[in-house]
Amino acid sequence: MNAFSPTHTEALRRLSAFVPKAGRDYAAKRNYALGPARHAEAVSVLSPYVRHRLITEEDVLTAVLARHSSKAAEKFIQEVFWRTYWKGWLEMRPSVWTQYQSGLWRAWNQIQTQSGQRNTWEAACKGETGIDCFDSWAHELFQTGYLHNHARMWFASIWVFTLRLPWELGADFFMRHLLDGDAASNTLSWRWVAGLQTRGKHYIARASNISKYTEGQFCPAPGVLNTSADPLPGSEHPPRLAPPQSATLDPSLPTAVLLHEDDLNPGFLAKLGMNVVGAAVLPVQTGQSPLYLAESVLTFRNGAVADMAVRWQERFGQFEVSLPAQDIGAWARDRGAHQFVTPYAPVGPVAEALQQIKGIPVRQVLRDYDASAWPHATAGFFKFKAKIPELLGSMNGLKVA
Ligand SMILES: Cc1cc2nc3c(=O)[nH]c(=O)nc-3n(C[C@H](O)[C@H](O)[C@H](O)COP(=O)(O)OP(=O)(O)OC[C@H]3O[C@@H](n4cnc5c(N)ncnc54)[C@H](O)[C@@H]3O)c2cc1C
Repeated sequence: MNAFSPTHTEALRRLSAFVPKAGRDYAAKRNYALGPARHAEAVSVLSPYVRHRLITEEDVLTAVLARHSSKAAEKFIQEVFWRTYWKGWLEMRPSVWTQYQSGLWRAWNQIQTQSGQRNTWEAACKGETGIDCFDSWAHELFQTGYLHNHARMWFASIWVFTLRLPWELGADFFMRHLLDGDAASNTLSWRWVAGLQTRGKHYIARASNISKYTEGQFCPAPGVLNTSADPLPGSEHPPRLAPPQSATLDPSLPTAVLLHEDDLNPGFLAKLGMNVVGAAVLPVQTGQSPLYLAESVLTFRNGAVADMAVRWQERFGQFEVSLPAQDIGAWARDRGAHQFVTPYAPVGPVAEALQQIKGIPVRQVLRDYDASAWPHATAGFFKFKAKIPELLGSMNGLKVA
């Protein structure tokens, strides 16, 4: 696999290379995890770009549906909507994110005092457990910042049920090393593997499944994997809140545009006809873990922010990129701005950082795509999936066959 270059141009290159394979090829091959050199034969490898919206879900769906019917590309379309579903689900139950964060700190404190668990955790994080497949995926993650979906499922399952480590430490390990690390997709997928998301249903990694979908590259010996574990016990889901609304704003007010890593594509803001007096970038967030983000993740995010700031400067003026978050409000007021306008930041570290900006209102604008889809994440994906044709139909410029 080529290294992930953090540019819009690279995102488009990958998208156009993948589009011909997004139909029946994807449906047939998407479960095979054949190692970094072969991922792009079967899956799009677009997630780091979609995660930061160097390209959007709509861009991807539009390109795929220009080439395939919605029936032929059904599997791929559904996977893109998994991302949308997780986002909407967490938006309406934000305490699941805060519970994850407190669980993470609890688990972190626990391994300081329990040396047995600490040793297992260190071995898992270094890829030195002695379980070949697991160790290989840990190394692939360090080296590339990416793992195939099936490898993520097996890895998380082995972490939770064979190594018996707290799931929150595994989710944190992924968040520190994945270029696509995302509060909703990551937290909720780990919960799903552990049996906390679909209550009582967990994902057990089995040697036969690993062997089949790695084409024999790995086949854990009998007894290596714990295949008889019960789902983790957990509490009921919190009550569902109302879905978020886009800010109402007066575009004639002097406005500073604020770009952030959760949505680096401010083209939709340009259509609001704002009176722009300045533009700035929120620094990449680094404080969501007890440990450091991998250097490769920081490099990718900072590179992506820089690339998109240059790309949009013709429209919004030069972006101020070197301000610490606590100085951003004062900077905007000095520019004469009465408000910040920014793409909506979903539940996660950026949303938390936006709340820290003082002295100037921050108006978060929701994309139509998110506003139409998220409210449907009321229950499981099965129910959400039934809305996909309607959601595709409401997307601009799409002809759905
Ligand atoms: C334990 C675990 C942790 C995960 N953590 C993350 C994460 O932090 N960030 C993240 O973006 N995805 C996460 N995923 C989901 C999924 O594994 C990745 O999105 C996918 O592997 C990305 O590869 P791709 O771009 O080649 O996907 P493709 O198969 O080509 O799919 C296209 C796009 O659809 C979306 N997508 C596909 N599968 C899923 C899925 N199961 N859930 C949500 N979105 C999906 C992604 O945006 C992806 O780029 C996780 C899955 C598991 C099991």
